[in-house]
Amino acid sequence: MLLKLIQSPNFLEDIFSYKQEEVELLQQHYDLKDLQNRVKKTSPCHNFQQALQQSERQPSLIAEVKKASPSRGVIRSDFDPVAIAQAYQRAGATCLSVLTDTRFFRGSFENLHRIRQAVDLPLLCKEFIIDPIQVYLARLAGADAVLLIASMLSEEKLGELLCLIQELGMEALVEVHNLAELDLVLSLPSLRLIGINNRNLATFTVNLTTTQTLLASRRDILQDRGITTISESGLGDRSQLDRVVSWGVDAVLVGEALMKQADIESAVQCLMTGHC
Ligand SMILES: O=P(O)(O)OC[C@@H](O)[C@@H](O)c1c[nH]c2ccccc12
Repeated sequence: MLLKLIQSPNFLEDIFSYKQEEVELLQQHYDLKDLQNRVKKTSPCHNFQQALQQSERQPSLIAEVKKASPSRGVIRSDFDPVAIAQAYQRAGATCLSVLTDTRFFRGSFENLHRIRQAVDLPLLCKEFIIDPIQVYLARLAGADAVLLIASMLSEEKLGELLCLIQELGMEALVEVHNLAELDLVLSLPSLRLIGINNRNLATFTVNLTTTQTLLASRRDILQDRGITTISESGLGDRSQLDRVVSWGVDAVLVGEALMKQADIESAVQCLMTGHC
């Protein structure tokens, strides 16, 4: 199955239609009113953006809990999500990103929920969000922020989901890959966090200069509006972090380079300090 996905020229379309089916099942399984009532009783979120802005690390680190991916297959077979999250916390990660998609990344909302009980860091729910029901489930599982991928959503849907996420006290990390997407998301007035994905989700090729080009094109407006910028994917050593910092990013999102290492804590130290 993984092979088929890698060869598919339309990975995002595959994901989108799969998520539509998944959302239909969720709608049959859960009562939206009940989810809304349960959300009202949850404790307040951690402030994801503030944590990224106030971190002493430069850049601040969103460390990802990721067992597998469509482009790499299984990245870590010895996968204990809670132990990994605790190791990230001990190593000084600023925030965590937790994959909840099961089909393509072998994650789960259950993992997010268990990690919420075990660590005190702000958590990003890494999901392909296309419908409000997923946002409620993310909040109930303990997410403080939720990913929205610009290329998967219409402008209208993006605005609607962003509003809902903020209404529920969470942040949206809105992910872009090119200038047209960046300009589109900049038209959303309440946007606070932008992720620039160095990986093209149609071809899986990674190019760090995606971050450089997009930041250089819209640096002033991003700064004026106090938007936090995050460089995502393909980052694996201190010299790469230095490059993206020199281009103006506030934070990095790193998964594979950390998940591949047996000792997670020393992998974070090595990445952040360059002393390996
Ligand atoms: O493992 P990497 O190359 O360090 O990448 C992490 C993260 O950026 C990547 O998992 C990611 C970025 N955007 C996504 C959207 C969906 C799923 C996964 C992702």
